[in-house]
Amino acid sequence: MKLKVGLLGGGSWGTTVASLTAKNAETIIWARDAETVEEINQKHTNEKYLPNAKLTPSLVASNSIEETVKNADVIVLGIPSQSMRKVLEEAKPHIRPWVPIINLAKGLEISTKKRMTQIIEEIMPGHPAGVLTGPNLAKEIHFGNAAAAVIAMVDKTIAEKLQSIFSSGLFRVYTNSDVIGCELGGALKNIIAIASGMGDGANAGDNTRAAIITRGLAELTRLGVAMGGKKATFSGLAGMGDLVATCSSSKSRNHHVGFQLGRGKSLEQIINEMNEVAEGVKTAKVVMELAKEYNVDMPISKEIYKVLYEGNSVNDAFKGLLKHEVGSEKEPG
Ligand SMILES: NC(=O)C1=CN([C@@H]2O[C@H](COP(=O)(O)OP(=O)(O)OC[C@H]3O[C@@H](n4cnc5c(N)ncnc54)[C@H](OP(=O)(O)O)[C@@H]3O)[C@@H](O)[C@H]2O)C=CC1
Ligand SMILES: O=C(CO)COP(=O)(O)O
Repeated sequence: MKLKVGLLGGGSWGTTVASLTAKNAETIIWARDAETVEEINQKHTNEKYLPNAKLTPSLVASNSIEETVKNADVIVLGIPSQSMRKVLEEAKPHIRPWVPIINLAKGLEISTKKRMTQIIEEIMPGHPAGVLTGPNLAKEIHFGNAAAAVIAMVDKTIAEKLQSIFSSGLFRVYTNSDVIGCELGGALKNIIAIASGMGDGANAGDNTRAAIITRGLAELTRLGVAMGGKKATFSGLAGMGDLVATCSSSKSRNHHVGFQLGRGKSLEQIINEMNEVAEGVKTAKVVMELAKEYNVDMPISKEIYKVLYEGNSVNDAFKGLLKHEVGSEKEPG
């Protein structure tokens, strides 16, 4: 018997993942926008978020959270991080007991500093919670480019069952039991992607980008390990893999935010001109608090925070980084 997937969130990644799972399982996607629902059902497209992409024809869209989740064997959450709690609370009364709940979002909740699977565990205790993450730019996956991802869950048996729901010939899904590390890798790399985009926008050059990626990996690993993630996870798809993809791609929204900052636009203007989420902008706030709480040095994230929220210029950020004490590559700093 085919498993049933209920996916909440009709943006670029939610729609992409729903289109993938629809190949392997009966899938219903919930979008709050009635026109998007109509378009997915009638034309098998979602032009607002995935221009020119054809979705799997068997994918069904719904305007009703209840209809989407009530018969689902697995729930997938493709809602931006700051709205995840609200949507999950709305879905809660309709979700069947003990079904696994998988997060797709790459961010941390500002008010609580929690990861998304922590929010799932808080609202839906007893439900196995996991995350699907990795270097997965939605707009590439849709056009048939090969990619690899990780499904991270504490329970390996459940992760292995779900692996086949998300996988296709061109989308290879590995399992990992380090939920904390995988989830933090995805959230923390977005700030580094803003930094990399900023360098690209300011024509800082390829060497600068490589330094940002490498030292960015060092600082996100420091915080990730302090918070309970496994060091090796940050060298894998959920860490280095995702960092390289987003830091070097103009398809990344976080890179785009940084790029436009590097070109001299204000954050307000950039956000007003975007119709998609760039999670790193909000995650930067949380990460500054976490860095302090865990006493971890995060020089790149700190400079990005100052550009986003304290009125520093892009030049200030680069000067700040150049002034940062140079230690041994193996040690903090
Ligand atoms: N795009 C990508 O390549 C990837 C994205 N991710 C992560 O996936 C998560 C979702 O991103 P993505 O799909 O790209 O985002 P998009 O910006 O493309 O779309 C956001 C979606 O969320 C909906 N939404 C926003 N706020 C609410 C709310 N309060 N209640 C219900 N629905 C809401 C929007 O609905 P509406 O249209 O009505 O505003 C839209 O459908 C993010 O955390 C992102 O980091 C992870 C991997 C890859
Ligand atoms: O996480 C992503 C790719 O893995 C998507 O990155 P952006 O949110 O920056 O587009």
